[in-house]
Amino acid sequence: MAPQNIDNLQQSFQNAISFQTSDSNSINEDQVSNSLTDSYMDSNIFMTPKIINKANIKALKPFNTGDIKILLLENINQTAINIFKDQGYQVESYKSSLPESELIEKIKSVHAIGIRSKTILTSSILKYAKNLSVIGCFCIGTNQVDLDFAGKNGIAVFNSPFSNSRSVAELVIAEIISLARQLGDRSIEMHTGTWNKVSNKCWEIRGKTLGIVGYGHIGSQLSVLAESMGMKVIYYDILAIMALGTAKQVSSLDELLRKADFVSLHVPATPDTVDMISSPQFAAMKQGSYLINASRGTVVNISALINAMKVKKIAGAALDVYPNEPAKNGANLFSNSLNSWSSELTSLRNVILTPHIGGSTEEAQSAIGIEVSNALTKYINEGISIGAVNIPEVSLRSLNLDQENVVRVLYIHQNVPGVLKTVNNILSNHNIEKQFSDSRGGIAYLMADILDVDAADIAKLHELLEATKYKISIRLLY
Ligand SMILES: NC(=O)c1ccc[n+]([C@@H]2O[C@H](COP(=O)([O-])OP(=O)(O)OC[C@H]3O[C@@H](n4cnc5c(N)ncnc54)[C@H](O)[C@@H]3O)[C@@H](O)[C@H]2O)c1
Ligand SMILES: O=C(O)[C@H](O)COP(=O)(O)O
Repeated sequence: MAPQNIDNLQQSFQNAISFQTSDSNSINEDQVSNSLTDSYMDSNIFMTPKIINKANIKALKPFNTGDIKILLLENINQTAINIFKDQGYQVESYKSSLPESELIEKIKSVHAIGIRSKTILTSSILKYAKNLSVIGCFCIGTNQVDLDFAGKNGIAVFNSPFSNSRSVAELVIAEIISLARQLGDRSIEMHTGTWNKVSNKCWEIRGKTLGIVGYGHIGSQLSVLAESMGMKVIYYDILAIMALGTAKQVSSLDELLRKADFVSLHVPATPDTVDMISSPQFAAMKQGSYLINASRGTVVNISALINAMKVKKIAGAALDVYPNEPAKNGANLFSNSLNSWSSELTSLRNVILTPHIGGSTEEAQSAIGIEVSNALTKYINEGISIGAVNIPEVSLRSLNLDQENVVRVLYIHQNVPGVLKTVNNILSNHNIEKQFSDSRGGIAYLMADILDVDAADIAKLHELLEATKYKISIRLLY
């Protein structure tokens, strides 16, 4: 059969059917304004018209990707924008995060959102995200998202677990040397016209002990780099982790603090790591040692750091992260509404302050852009959730478009007994070509490709699945 001409195809797409399937059980719609006008916006069933010509089918997406709206905040890299645009998605992108009211307005209509560490997606914002299928954290940290609420509402969350690890480790190496040589102070003095050539309390790092708290992706990279410059490395982690090089794991934070000349923090933001380094820990540290925090601002108690530096227990500190960080460039970290301790901190000698730039290199941002946008695209187009941090990781080989009347069912549900039986009863009128199901805590995810489904069956299938008791969200791709 000759290929169908492009005009016909476009006309076919315009005729695509969309269903209203918003999840009224899980999102409080009373609090959501009803301003959406585009019927596609309420659709979580993606349909293409039936296209008979298989030569064309192969070149097509499983639904009209032009309907997908993606909001990108915080200057997400162009690599991601290009990948999304190549898919035909509608992309709206901003250099900074958005004020809460604006974010709420925008999040109501989008199917996917991309953020970095500044955009806080709490349940009180996500409850407005009626059409949201997926969140991409274009960074390592996911603590800025209410992962539990997102999962319970069928919103998958992805991140980039290691694409900026090397950049952070390199920054920390620079900071270790800068603190040891008081480079920040010397540079400030020169900028203000003062020549101050000193060697007093300036050190080589060779032979000094680096204590790494959190020996994950970043901590272990740092370990290798530090050893290559002649440092001894010890580390503390809640897990038993294989040492790289000649590094040694110690059994307690206290032991690490007592032994290290430089302490560098690389733990995630969790309830356990809040104020992990405070007055008792500074008391345990070696006289004249140094602290570096490029993890999360909640990990160090800044008032305690200020006190420890004032009494000269700590000889210097480098901070890249803060308890409250401004939402955009140009804002003042030191406004009282953000951080009350600022003037005291800035008046201290040998303190390096950077604006959360650990992962901010061209290499890291471009790699993160590619990695996370590809994960989101696979999830949107095929339902594949490999790499998701809050829902089960489920995958099937690509939808077999050589098969006629094939539909991929993406069914996220509460993880309670009997659901699979109910769903498979519904699917059992068709030939289930392949199926995969997994659970993660209270959430389960079933993916099935079923054959011999004609157009009328699809609407019925959707209606039956929609009526199941423990459903969280459904998407049908074909
Ligand atoms: N400054 C930046 O720009 C920047 C960039 C990337 C990552 N980060 C932050 O750095 C941190 C570490 O990132 P990562 O990729 O190495 O994470 P990771 O998950 O690979 O490693 C974290 C390690 O910390 C350990 N850990 C967790 N809780 C602990 C505790 N209470 N005590 C001791 N160890 C504990 C874990 O077992 C793990 O080995 C994260 O907070 C991340 O958000 C900051
Ligand atoms: O979690 C991360 O990867 C870092 O904190 C970097 O965050 P950013 O992308 O907002 O710079």
